[in-house]
Parts: sequence; structure tokens; C-alpha cells
Amino acid sequence: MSVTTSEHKITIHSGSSSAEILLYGATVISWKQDGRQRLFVSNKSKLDGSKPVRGGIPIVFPHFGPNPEFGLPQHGFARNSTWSFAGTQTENATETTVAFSLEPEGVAPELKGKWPHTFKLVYTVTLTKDSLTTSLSAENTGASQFTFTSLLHTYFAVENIDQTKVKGLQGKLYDEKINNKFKVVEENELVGIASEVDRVYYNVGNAGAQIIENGNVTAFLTTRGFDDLVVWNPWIEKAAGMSDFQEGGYKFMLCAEVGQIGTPVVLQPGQKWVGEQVLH
Ligand SMILES: O=P(O)(O)OC[C@H]1O[C@H](O)[C@H](O)[C@@H](O)[C@@H]1O
Repeated sequence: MSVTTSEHKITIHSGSSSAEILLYGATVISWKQDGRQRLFVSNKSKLDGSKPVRGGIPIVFPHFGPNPEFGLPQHGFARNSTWSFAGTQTENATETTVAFSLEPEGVAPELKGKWPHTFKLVYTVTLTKDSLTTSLSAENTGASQFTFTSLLHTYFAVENIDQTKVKGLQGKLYDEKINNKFKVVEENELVGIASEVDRVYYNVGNAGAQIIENGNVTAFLTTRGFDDLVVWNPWIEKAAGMSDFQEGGYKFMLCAEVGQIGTPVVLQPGQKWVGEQVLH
């Protein structure tokens, strides 16, 4: 069986690869290729629906970062709400696709109604032997327009952050939140991480980025519909201040998060937007 459903989680297989998706947040919490875990999930992360998962691929919607306007928590409500399993879309020798949906009535009770819009989110996860594709669609099912930002907050598992680089960002403009530098041009072909990094790179484009470990490409991250890319590693002090971050875990993770941030999406009634990432 390539799709197994349980009360809280869907597990899918394709060839020697597997993935696990929690209904809570529709968060992908595991992606294994030939037994190797490709996603970082903190061993202190709550997986019981009491807090967004610290790892995997949390979904950020309808806003990236804090948003006092609607009194929603950081990164919105999608990662804090329990999604509905919308079934298996494809299940064949080469590919397995499962779908999840979230509408206003499914939003976590304490957050319900705070964002005053009517919408339908559908998230599909497609696994092949070589790749994991996650695709988010947002449809305006209400009578007035709305605006949102969104992001797939992927935590890649890396062997050693000191030997890890991100490629594909040279020449792109970024904002660095740590020291409030704005619209800086990335000079480096290979971007290394040696301290806390929290950057939004703008207009990275479909080619996305590559994760390089010890000089070898270990992951390609391509996208459609997401223009921007956040690169984040909390490093020692910030990680130590997070109750759900595993001790020393900053060494074994790198967030490379495709997003639509710089130019928010405006959806008129009846319109639909799709943002997708392919990891391979
Ligand atoms: O702690 P969280 O709410 O999950 O956010 C984790 C991180 O997400 C993104 O990468 C942001 O750019 C960071 O500023 C934030 O710290």
C-alpha cells in the first residue's frame, strides 16, 4: 500500500521513498529517500497539535511573520489548524499524490474568524522515488478581494551547517532581519552560514536554489508561483531561546523557504493562485 491513513497522519510511499504528513498544519514531517531523512524535525517539537511543528515543511498563510492587524499569530493560521484529508489523487508505480484542504470552518477555534475572508486552500504532496513536490492553491470563495503572503517553510536536514552552502542567490537583492540591512545585493555564488541568518531574497525565480554539502549538491529546490526565498538558521543563542528547538540542532538544519512575500498576492472573488515547490 503506498498510502496509509491514521487518525492524525498520512504516510505515503513511492519506490524506496516515503513521506509523512500530519493533518495538523498539513505539515510534512518526514521525507525519506533510501532510508535517509531529508527534513529536519526538532526532537523537542510538539507533534500533538498544540504548537506548530518545529521542522518539516510548515505552511505559512495568510501572512509571513507577525501580523498585528488581524491578531493572528506569527506566520498565520495554516500551520496551527487541522486540515482535512482530501484523498489520494494519484497512486501508481512512479508517483503518489495526496491532497489536503482547509476552509474557514477548519481554522483552529481560537483563530477562527480573525482573518475576515472566505477561502479554500488545497495542498497536494506528490512523492516520486527522486522528488517531493508540495503545491498550495488558494482560492477566493468569498465576495470581496483579499491579499495574502505565503511560504513553504522547509527545514532541510544537513550533515553539518559548517559545510553547507546555498547556491542560486548571486545577484539577488535581500533583506537581512538580523542587522536590519535592506536591499543588499548578494555577492556570493555560494552563501555559507556561520552565524544567525534570517534573510528574504527577492525574485529568486523558478530555478530556486540548491543546497550544497561538502561541495556536492544534495538538494535542488525549484518553484512555480513563489518568487522569493527565505534563508534562516537561528544559530546558537536564538535556538537556545526556543523551547522546542533541540539542543545543538542548529548545526543539522537549514531553512530554505520559498515564498510570495515581496509582492503579496491579491485575489478577486473566484480567483485562484497556486504556489509550488519541487525538492529533488
Ligand atoms: O519561530 P517561528 O514562528 O516558527 O519562525 C521561525 C522563523 O521563520 C522564518 O524563517 C522567519 O524569517 C524568521 O524570522 C523566524 O524566526
